[in-house]
Amino acid sequence: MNLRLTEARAWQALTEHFPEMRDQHLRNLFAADPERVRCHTLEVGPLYADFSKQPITATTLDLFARLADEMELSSARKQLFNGANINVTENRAALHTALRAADTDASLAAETQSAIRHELARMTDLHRRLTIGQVTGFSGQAISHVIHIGIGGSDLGPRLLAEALGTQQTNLDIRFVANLDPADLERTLADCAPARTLFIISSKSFTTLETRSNFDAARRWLQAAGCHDADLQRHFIAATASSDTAIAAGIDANNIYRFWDWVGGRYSVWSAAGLGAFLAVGPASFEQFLAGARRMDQHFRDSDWRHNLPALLAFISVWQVNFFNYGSHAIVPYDQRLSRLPDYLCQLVMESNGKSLRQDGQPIDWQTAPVTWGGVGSNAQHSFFQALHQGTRVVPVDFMAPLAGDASDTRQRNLLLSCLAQSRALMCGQHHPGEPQRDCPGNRPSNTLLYPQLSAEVLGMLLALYEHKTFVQAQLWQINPFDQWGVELGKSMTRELAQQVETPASNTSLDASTRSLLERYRAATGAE
Ligand SMILES: O=P(O)(O)OC[C@H]1O[C@](O)(CO)[C@@H](O)[C@@H]1O
Repeated sequence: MNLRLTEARAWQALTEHFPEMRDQHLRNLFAADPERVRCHTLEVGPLYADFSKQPITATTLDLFARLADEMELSSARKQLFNGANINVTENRAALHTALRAADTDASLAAETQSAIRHELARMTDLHRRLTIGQVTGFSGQAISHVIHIGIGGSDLGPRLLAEALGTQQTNLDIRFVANLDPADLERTLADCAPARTLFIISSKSFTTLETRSNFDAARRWLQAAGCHDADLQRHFIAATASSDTAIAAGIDANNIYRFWDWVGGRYSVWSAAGLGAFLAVGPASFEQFLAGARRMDQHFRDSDWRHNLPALLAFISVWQVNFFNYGSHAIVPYDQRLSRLPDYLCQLVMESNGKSLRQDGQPIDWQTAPVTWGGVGSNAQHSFFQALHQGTRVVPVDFMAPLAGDASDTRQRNLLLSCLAQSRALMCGQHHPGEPQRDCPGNRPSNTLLYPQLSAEVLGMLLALYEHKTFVQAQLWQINPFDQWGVELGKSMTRELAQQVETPASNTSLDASTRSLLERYRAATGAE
């Protein structure tokens, strides 16, 4: 579309509306409107969202809904679900919603649906065989340890899912390795028996340096333990969209679990890319996880913008980023099982929306992805919360917490109360006459998401909620959330440096800083 975001009529109306909202304390918004909570909360299944502690009124959200219409958000949403090639720079669809769609979804091609079902059935069968000890290693003993090797989207989502829900009775010990640093794999394998260890190499491209290096190291570890080359294939499974590359790398074709190029890396936890997590939570929980996401998909697809949770959270975020100029966003789950969520959302938000070109290649002159970070409450209260309360930068927060738990355990109750107290303290602040060091200004915005308990369904809903929020933001900012070209530069420069190490004479094209750092490396390792 030719219309630039800042030229939209609704954007201009928001610009006029902004000073009125900027100059009010959040406390006053509550004082002025007894209906505020009713009007600024939304329930979607088991998920309850309170966004009343935001510098918004009904007018703000109405204007954003108008903006969404002007920016043709409905048609973008339709294209997302229909599998149009909306990832324009890579000329492919972003059809992660198909991975959790109902069998009856008429908008999807029958072959797509049956391919998805087929891989899920194979994953289920692998789970069954592993559980009954039918999968054996080079000595004939049953597999007891599964190491999921992947990075980025092939790690963060699966790791989050496994850590959040991987409590099922299982005879398998499932672990995750991502880092190129040998310490990661070495420590993970320290107490594993090679003959009983299976590796899942999860990589969409099957070319990622970190994953391939750990794959090679795992092979060496097995060989050093007496595994003959002929038996190596028994210890490796690939989850990939590049079967040929996996086969060329030595994976048995029967051990390849497929996903497709229309599944973006950071949107791939719903596919075979999440195989390690699938084995950890079991097929039934995974099905519930998909069902939760499906529920959020339906809500996103069917609700008007004013009652559409992903859209509302996106509107609020755009309001914070582009009008209030807040550059960062903290994710604070008061739920130990969601301790990996900040890392997961860091990739989802920043790799998707950390862009500065419009979809048509034109530069933009508005801010995009806020720096997204966070930590689990209540630990976070004792690390970064001081800055949230009294620092010079305002950092909007998303809180989340379970409502139910063991009623006789006061720790559970105090956890929830701590969460509510923090969002209240950020909003209300407090003045201490004569003790300015204790003054907290308040007026610091947050959303609160509550749910009964962290079930597989709730987790699926939460992740799909943030996926769609990210998508709506991208449409308003007019960027493509589904590519990540910026990541490529660092990768190619690593390759360039590797060459420089091997042939030092040709390093003259390097900048002086990198050259001198490389020289120190050579001196330290004797690579000269
Ligand atoms: O699954 P692959 O192909 O190994 O890629 C891993 C990750 O690398 C990236 O391409 C860049 O970080 C991510 O988008 C992706 O999730």
